[in-house]
Formats: sequence, C-alpha cells, structure tokens
Amino acid sequence: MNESPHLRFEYSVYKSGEEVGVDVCSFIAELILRLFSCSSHETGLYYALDLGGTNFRVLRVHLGGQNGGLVNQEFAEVPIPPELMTGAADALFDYIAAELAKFVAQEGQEHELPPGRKRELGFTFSFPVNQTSIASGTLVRWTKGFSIDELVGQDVVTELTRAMKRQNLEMHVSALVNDTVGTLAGGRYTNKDVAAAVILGTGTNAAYVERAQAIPKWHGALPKSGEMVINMEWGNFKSSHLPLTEFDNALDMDSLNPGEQIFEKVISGMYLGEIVRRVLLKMAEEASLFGETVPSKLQVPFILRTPDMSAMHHDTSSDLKVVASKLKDILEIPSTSLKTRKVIVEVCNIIATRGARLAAAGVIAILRKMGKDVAKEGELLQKTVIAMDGGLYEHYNEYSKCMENTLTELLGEEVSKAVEVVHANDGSGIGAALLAASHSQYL
Ligand SMILES: Nc1ncnc2c1ncn2[C@@H]1O[C@H](COP(=O)(O)OP(=O)(O)O)[C@@H](O)[C@H]1O
Ligand SMILES: O=P(O)(O)OC[C@H]1O[C@@H](O)[C@H](O)[C@@H](O)[C@@H]1O
Repeated sequence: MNESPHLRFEYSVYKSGEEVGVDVCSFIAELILRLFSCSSHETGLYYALDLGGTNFRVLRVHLGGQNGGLVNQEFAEVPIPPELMTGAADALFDYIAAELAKFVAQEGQEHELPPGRKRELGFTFSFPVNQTSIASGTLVRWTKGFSIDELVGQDVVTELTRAMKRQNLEMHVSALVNDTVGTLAGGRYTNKDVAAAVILGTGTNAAYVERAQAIPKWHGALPKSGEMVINMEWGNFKSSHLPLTEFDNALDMDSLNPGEQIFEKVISGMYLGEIVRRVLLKMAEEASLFGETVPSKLQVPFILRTPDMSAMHHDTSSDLKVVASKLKDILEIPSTSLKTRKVIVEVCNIIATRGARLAAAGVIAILRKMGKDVAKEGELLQKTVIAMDGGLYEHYNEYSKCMENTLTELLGEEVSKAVEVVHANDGSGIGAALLAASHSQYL
C-alpha cells in the first residue's frame, strides 16, 4: 500500500460563467479547508452512505491499519423511488435512514463496536454543496431528477442526523463529501498518481488535485502539502462552443432545472436516452421513420433510458434483434425493417459519440490546467491517473471506449502513454468511509 500523501481539501462549488474552463470559473461558494490525512493508519469499521442520482448505496468498510489497508467491504444498493426525488424532505431522509437502520440491524456479533462507541459514517452526497465544515454543508441546488425546494440552503448532514434519530439509529456523521471527491480520495488512497476523478453516472462531475498557489481566489492559509482538491461541478459548464441542437434546448426547457447543468445534459446517463428519443420522435413525425403513424409511446419523456440505448448500440446480431425487442417492449413498435433498425443504432452512436468526446474534452481541460497535457522539452513525463466511476462509464462500453480513444487522439501517442484511466469501482463509498475514519470523533 503506497503511503498516501496528506491532502488538504479545499471545497469549492463552481458556477460556470459563459466561457468556462477551470481557470475562468468564478467561485460562488465559500472555500473551506479540510485536512484530509488519508494515511494508511486508520483501523476499524466505518460506514458510508452514497446518495446518487439513481441509487443510494450503504457501505461498511473494515480498515486494517498500517499494513492491513482495506480488509473488506460490504454494501447494499437500493434504487431511490422517483416520487421521493420530488416529494417532501423528511420523506427522502426517512427512507434513507430506514435503509441504513435495516443494513445495521442485519449485522452479527462480528460488527459489534466497543461499548460507548457510535458507528461513524461518511456521507457522500452527489449534489452541489456549499461545504461549511468536514461534516456539514448546505445544498446549493438540486440536479438530475431531484427537486425538493424546502431542502435548498439546508444542511444535509443535519437533515440526515435528524432522520437517523427518528429511526433510533445511533450513528454519527463524521464527514460529508461529494462523490467525485470521494472517488478521488479513494483512488488516491491506493495510488498516489491519481490526480483527478471523473464521475459519469446519472449525472457527471470532476474533481482534481490543484497546486494551492494556482488558486488566485483562495485567501485562506496555504496547506502544508501545497495541494488542494477542487470539486469542479463541471456538469454546470455552459459555453457557446458546446455543440447544442434543438433537441438539447428542448430537453433543457422541459427539465427540472432549465438553463442549468448544460454540460451534464449532453454527456451523462440521465439524458442520453432521452435525447435519442427526441431525435427518433422528430424522424417519426417528419420522415415517417415508423410508418404513417407516430408511435404514442415515443411521445413519453424519459421512456427510453440510457441502458436501453446502450443495449441497442451494443447489438451485434446481424438482424439487430436486440433493437427489435427494445422497440417492441418499450415503444410498442411491433415490427420494423432492418434498415430502420440500422438508422436507430446510428442515432445512438451519434449521441453517445458526442457525449464521450465532450467528456474527453473535459478531462483534457483538467490535464491542461495541471500542465500535464503536453510533454515539456527534456522533461520526463510524470504518470497521471484519472479515476473514473459511474454506471454510464462502467456499463456503456462503446461510450467509455470512445472517450478513451478521444483522450489518446487529443493528447497524442507520447503524452497519452503517461495518462492512465482506471475504473475506481465505488471509489466514492470507500473514499467517504476513509474520510469518516480520518475524522473520527474517537481519534
Ligand atoms: N447498462 C447501462 N448502459 C448505459 N448506461 C447505464 C447502464 N447502467 C446504468 N447506466 C447509467 O448509469 C446511471 C447510474 O449510475 P451509478 O453511478 O450506478 O448511480 P448514481 O448515478 O445514482 O450514482 C444510470 O442512471 C444510467 O444512466
Ligand atoms: O453519481 P451521480 O449521481 O451520477 O452524480 C454525479 C454528479 O452529478 C451532478 O449532477 C452533481 O451536481 C454532482 O455533485 C455529482 O458529483
């Protein structure tokens, strides 16, 4: 296990300006310093709760200390009922706390803690937060499919703590972290070359390790390590250079957060399938793609999910039978010609390729900001690892392959050899548990 460096975490939530690369962002939230010493000395049982855009995961991590590292981890994943994403605040947090209580109630003797000691939790909250301390932060705004107005501006740790009390669950939230920062922390724990993390899941985001003196707007004390983590919230990137179409603009207007998260809406899992649906609908209306009548199901927003899109895109059968079954089962289109099915696969390919190439452009922007996108004369290129996670990256192989090929194309053969993309599976959960351990109230 590499001795992990001490990282001083600076949290910032960026709101994109018109022309946004990291270096032209304007900070909208107070920056807060967080000392994160992910040394490998942590021992004991720690928990993580990861609230994402589609699922939430409860994780128990057993850390073995100096040489033991990560002894084992067990987790449960539950889908978030859609109605809780736009319902009452207490309903969402009561559901989460109840699932947490269920997970703990199933534990055996081996998970008993010393008397008087509470279970400790790292809370991964995959939404923009104005971080106010290691274990507190207020929700800046909702993204993806969530929209619970009464929670905006509220401290999400306070909400979770109250819900746990209502469930009589004795657990202490030791750390609050964004999933991208958790993935970076988890990745860095095992590999010191990890310099950035990218999530491509229901939503998207990136975080990277920045040189402290390269943050002009930072006015706090400089960390001893000289490094800080920037949570970019890059999903909110917006630029006149983004290749937006009428389909993107209509999707944005119909969304829960019009005008926001534009980059996320063209590259992430919640939206790719919906863009394909909108394109097919127009082709049905204006070019009779499915014959004289427009299939009624094709008019239903989000009926075509990105997993369905990737299944059609990955269809290798000569008669595209997977495409045929998706059209039948989801859109109630009983039969189509092979020619029509090939058009549908091409539409999936175009939308996925655009998303993947834009995601790669985002990664290049980070490498450029870190000065790692070009080989300097006479200098040996230091290895840079990008920790990737998220269901879209993990399951949409055509997308992730296109993204990685684009990185090579944009970096060139020589530099791309020094840049490695690794799948940090559930890095955010492990990262959150590590943060909980490193900020334990029992230290
Ligand atoms: N087979 C698949 N093909 C393409 N995309 C997928 C597939 N499975 C899941 N996804 C995408 O991944 C997202 C879930 O990402 P994940 O990281 O697991 O959860 P969360 O976004 O809740 O953190 C889904 O919303 C979907 O867009
Ligand atoms: O893991 P998920 O749900 O796909 O979330 C990824 C990103 O989704 C964005 O919408 C959030 O603003 C980010 O904070 C988050 O990191």
